[in-house]
Amino acid sequence: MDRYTVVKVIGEGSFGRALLVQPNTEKVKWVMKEIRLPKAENGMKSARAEAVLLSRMKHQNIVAFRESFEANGHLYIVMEFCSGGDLLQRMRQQNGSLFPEDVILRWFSQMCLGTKHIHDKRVLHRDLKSKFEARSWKSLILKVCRGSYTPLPSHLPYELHYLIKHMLKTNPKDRPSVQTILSSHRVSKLLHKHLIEEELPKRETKELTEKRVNQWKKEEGKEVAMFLGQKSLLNTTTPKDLNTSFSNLSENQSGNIATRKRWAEGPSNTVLQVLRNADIISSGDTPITQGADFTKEGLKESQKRERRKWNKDPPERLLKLLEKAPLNAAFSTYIIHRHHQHDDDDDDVPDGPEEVDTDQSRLEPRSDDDDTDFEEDFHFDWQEELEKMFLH
Ligand SMILES: Nc1ncnc2c1ncn2[C@@H]1O[C@H](COP(=O)(O)OP(=O)(O)OP(=O)(O)O)[C@@H](O)[C@H]1O
Repeated sequence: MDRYTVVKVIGEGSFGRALLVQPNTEKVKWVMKEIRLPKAENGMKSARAEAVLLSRMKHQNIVAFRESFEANGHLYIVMEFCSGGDLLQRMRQQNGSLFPEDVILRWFSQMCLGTKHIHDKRVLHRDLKSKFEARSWKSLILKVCRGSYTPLPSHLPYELHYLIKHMLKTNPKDRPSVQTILSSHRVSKLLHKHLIEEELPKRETKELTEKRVNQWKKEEGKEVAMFLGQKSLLNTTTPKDLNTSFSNLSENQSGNIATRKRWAEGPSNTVLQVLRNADIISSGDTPITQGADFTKEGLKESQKRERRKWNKDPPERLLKLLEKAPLNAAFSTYIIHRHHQHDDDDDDVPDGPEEVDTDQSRLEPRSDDDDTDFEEDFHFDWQEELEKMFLH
């Protein structure tokens, strides 16, 4: 509380006051709702719930939350200051003259979008109103229960009359949802223009953000360039080298190259370090393991190793297998045991492949390379294993 200076009291609600405040370190003004914390546990819970719920809502048509805290038996919720006042204040300022239809539709669209955001988060507001009037509590309750209201001015479009009639139905089942109002209710075509105007700045901001994300930030670029320059570029080119190596280039081109750095011949130590510490996420034909040989010779040697290929077995054998195998066998994952090398253990291990699980991700489209996820460290006749299962 000490962090804020109270400028003035701007309103009073059923649960406490609304104060206009200014943080000691800022010029911007905020509203601080001061709610007396009831002694009963239940009342305390629902007061705190308001703060928690508001903190979860982030939408251009909902008052923004800043923070909440408790002090001296009160709950304080600090939120955005709506300098234009609330709807009731705006209605009073009209002194009985009507708002233009366009303004009504714009504000109503904003309210619907805010409400939709709340509903999307599975929250019911249950108190949307201006101060929706009666001489006493009793007559207010009767009005609400009967769904009686002063009819709309007749010049307003039929769709608005129709909307209000349905929104004030006493049985909630007969009322349109906010989603229906926005998308398929008779009134939605009147709201269309305002909805687009409301959504447009959001879309533009999103597009701008995406554009920015796809671009290098200047500072980031500099940092990366410096890192690479220090760690793995050697300044080895001399004008003498260039005369011989780039004699075909025009004067301009070779001039540029003379000032350029060249990659060192071997991979830089830093890159090797990163590779050594990196997780292996896919196994290729040359598995990278801790302590692998990253010297030039080691890398050359591993390149020489031949990539594993499919056996060139006669296709008839495969076709026969496919004809007999049940279709659902294609969608299962198998571990194929190498029993034939441990014939003595045959009693303990069941014959044939062991089904592990149906793997749904295998039904997703992916490249053929991803499908060959056999263990690489031993060779076995997998067709024979499958034949044992489906043909015998
Ligand atoms: N964020 C805000 N910006 C500007 N004025 C506000 C803000 N919050 C509240 N007010 C003003 O303070 C008054 C009291 O607000 P409060 O939220 O305590 O009660 P309420 O919701 O209007 O009424 P009730 O609690 O009875 O439902 C409001 O009617 C409004 O005039």
